[in-house]
Amino acid sequence: MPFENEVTYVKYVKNGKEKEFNELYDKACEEAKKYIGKEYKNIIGKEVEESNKIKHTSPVDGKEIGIFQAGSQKYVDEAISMLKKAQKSWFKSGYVNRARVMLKAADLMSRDKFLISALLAYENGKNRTEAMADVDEGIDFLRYYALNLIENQGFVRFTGKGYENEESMSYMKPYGVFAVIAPFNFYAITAGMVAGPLITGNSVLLKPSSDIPLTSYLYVKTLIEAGVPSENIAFISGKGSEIGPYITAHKDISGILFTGSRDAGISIFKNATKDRPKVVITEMGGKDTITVTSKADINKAVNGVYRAAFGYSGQKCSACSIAYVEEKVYDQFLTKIKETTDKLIVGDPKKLETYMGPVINKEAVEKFKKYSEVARKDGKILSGGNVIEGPGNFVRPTIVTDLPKNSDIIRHELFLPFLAIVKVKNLDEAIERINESDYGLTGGIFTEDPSEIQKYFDEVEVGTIYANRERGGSTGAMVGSQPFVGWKLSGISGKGTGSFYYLQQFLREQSQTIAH
Ligand SMILES: NC(=O)c1ccc[n+]([C@@H]2O[C@H](COP(=O)([O-])OP(=O)(O)OC[C@H]3O[C@@H](n4cnc5c(N)ncnc54)[C@H](O)[C@@H]3O)[C@@H](O)[C@H]2O)c1
Ligand SMILES: N[C@@H](CCC=O)C(=O)O
Repeated sequence: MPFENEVTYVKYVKNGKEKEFNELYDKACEEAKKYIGKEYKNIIGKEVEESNKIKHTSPVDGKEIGIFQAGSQKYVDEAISMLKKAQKSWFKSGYVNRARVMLKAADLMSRDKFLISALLAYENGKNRTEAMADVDEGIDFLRYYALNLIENQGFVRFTGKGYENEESMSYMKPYGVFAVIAPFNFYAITAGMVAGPLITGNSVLLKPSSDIPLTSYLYVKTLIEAGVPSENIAFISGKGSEIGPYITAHKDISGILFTGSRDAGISIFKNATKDRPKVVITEMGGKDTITVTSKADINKAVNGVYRAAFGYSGQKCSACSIAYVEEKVYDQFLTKIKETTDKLIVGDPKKLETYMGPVINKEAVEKFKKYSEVARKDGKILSGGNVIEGPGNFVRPTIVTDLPKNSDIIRHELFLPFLAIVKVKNLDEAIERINESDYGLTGGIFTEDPSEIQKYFDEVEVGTIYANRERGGSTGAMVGSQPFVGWKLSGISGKGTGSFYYLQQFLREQSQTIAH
């Protein structure tokens, strides 16, 4: 079975069925209401209730989505003990079985994809096409990892005879129990992060982001429905800063897979390894750039930059937050991108016309206000810079120019719909500035000159790079064909999600020899 990306929306459009896509989505938004306003328990073989609760509200209108549990040390201990006990039998059920279960889970997610997309509008404010692409990516991760495991025969190899009377094998085995700590911005990231360690035979404790606990909860239910034994997967919601350190330092957690901000990643790395070494994989933030040279097709570049900067309100680790534009085309680029950005529609992500939904929470709105002030002080606002008053967390997509090199807007990840445009003399200067950054996650270049593309690819210290990608100049990696990986402070592993190297990170090699 060859791997194929789900790409739902594109397939509907290709088959002339865009109207049907929209009808199914609208129907799913109604169905999603059935899930709103309930209390959801933690899952550790059984459903458990904690005395402390978390109220989960929507970024769209501030209304309550549901009540979740604030996980306690007592139930974390119980969960880890259960996961540890059951881990070996899950591994021994065999790689074919584990892959089959994951493929079944992917099919169940595909069955429910309109509902999950609709729930994402309520939970993290994604518009319909972005939400569907997110769910598609989750499905893709499960299928890709299942096929990768099969293709590699569970990562077991005969390694031959060191001496005539010996037979040896390399046997890749799981570490034990992985804690997965996930960010708010992609359902797919939660799905893929759980799937990797799980399919390779580890048990997994998922601590979801407190901003998307509902779709994470439903994902765990789906895995169990597909055949993952309920003793091998636990769902413990709770505030990262409160229950997180207890989980990551736990002696029976053998590996941690984290995706999120740089500060949390670094603190988790230190905390997890303070008493003993552990596998700690921290995928962190980005300060992603797109370079536009004088040889670029400017219309293509404008589309590639605004989509990468403002898609999902700039809340992608891959979002373009700085455009380096060569001086010869700078003014032309500014005029065109301003014209496009001024027209972008911000509003309820469930509405068909909406391009940009809300930012995730009130703190993000406050951060937006703070950086709009910095933008006014340090540079010039070309578009946006204002909050849209209302019950939801809506802000205008914002472009800033004329910023000095040391401005906070240039140096820090904002994770907001904020784009800085910087004039550079030439490609060399752009590359120099890109490589000065602490981060190295994604990047793009627009130029019609192949030698410039080659130079950029050869010289930038960035993990995931694109040239002339109008659909998103630095965003939107496809599972299987574009492994998604960060360098430097963007990520520690140097192995991409959706890559053929990914699964081996959750396995340790055992060298087995029998002498006759
Ligand atoms: N490199 C990548 O592939 C990638 C992908 C997506 C997002 N990100 C990054 O994620 C960030 C946005 O996501 P976020 O706001 O959810 O990130 P975040 O760091 O605030 O939270 C991520 C997760 O860590 C938990 N957490 C926070 N502090 C913790 C601690 N001390 N111990 C244990 N757990 C803790 C949170 O509860 C959450 O589940 C951005 O910086 C973005 O660039 C990176
Ligand atoms: N994989 C996504 C980004 C995930 C980070 O937030 C992309 O390629 O745009």
